[in-house]
Amino acid sequence: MDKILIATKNAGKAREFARLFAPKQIEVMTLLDLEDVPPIEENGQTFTENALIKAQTISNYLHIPVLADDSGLVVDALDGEPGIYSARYAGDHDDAANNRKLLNKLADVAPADRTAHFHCSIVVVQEGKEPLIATGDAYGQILTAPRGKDGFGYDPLFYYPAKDKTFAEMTASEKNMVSHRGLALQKLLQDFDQWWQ
Ligand SMILES: O=c1nc[nH]c2c1ncn2[C@H]1C[C@H](O)[C@@H](COP(=O)(O)OP(=O)(O)OP(=O)(O)O)O1
Ligand SMILES: [Mg+2]
Repeated sequence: MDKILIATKNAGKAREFARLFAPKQIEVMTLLDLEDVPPIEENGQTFTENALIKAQTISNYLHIPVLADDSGLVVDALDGEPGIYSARYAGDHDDAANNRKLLNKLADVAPADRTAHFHCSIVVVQEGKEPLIATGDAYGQILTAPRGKDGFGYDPLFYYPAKDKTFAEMTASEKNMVSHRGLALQKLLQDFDQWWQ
């Protein structure tokens, strides 16, 4: 196999997956490369349910194997918000508005209580097969102001203590080594070859 379709419209995820699959000589295509894409309703109750909805919607339409990622930021002081609603927390896919809302909600929360983690559920589906599912989590803290220019989404607010950097201050490969997405994909790939046969 030399190509995989990823059921995402998120250019940040697409870049990360392209880099993650490059060593395996697998080319990544996404919904950004397709003309007609059926609507995807992310109405699941969990990250994994939503990833399955995305992958199955596209796999049923194109009849090819499809990978999907559903991910988000889980903030302890906010009882797990924004969680599965991370992309539509303030404005629909408006990263700046989502980040502002997060900072406002945490305005009175002390640094020690600003713990959070990113979660990622990745699934691969193919008609006639049980889906392959893997998850990853990255633990850190929410800063009081953004730092760094790289990455996407909540990256500038997510401080990763072990590297003393926000995700937006890391290079793409540094982030992939420790991120929820990188970890989930590493796990998925351990079982992938056997599943694929
Ligand atoms: O590494 C990350 N660094 C920063 N932010 C992140 C990350 N990973 C997920 N996030 C945030 C972005 C978005 O607000 C939400 C994902 O929502 P999610 O529905 O999975 O993705 P999406 O709608 O952007 O694209 P799509 O559904 O087409 O894959 O969590
Ligand atoms: Mg989405």
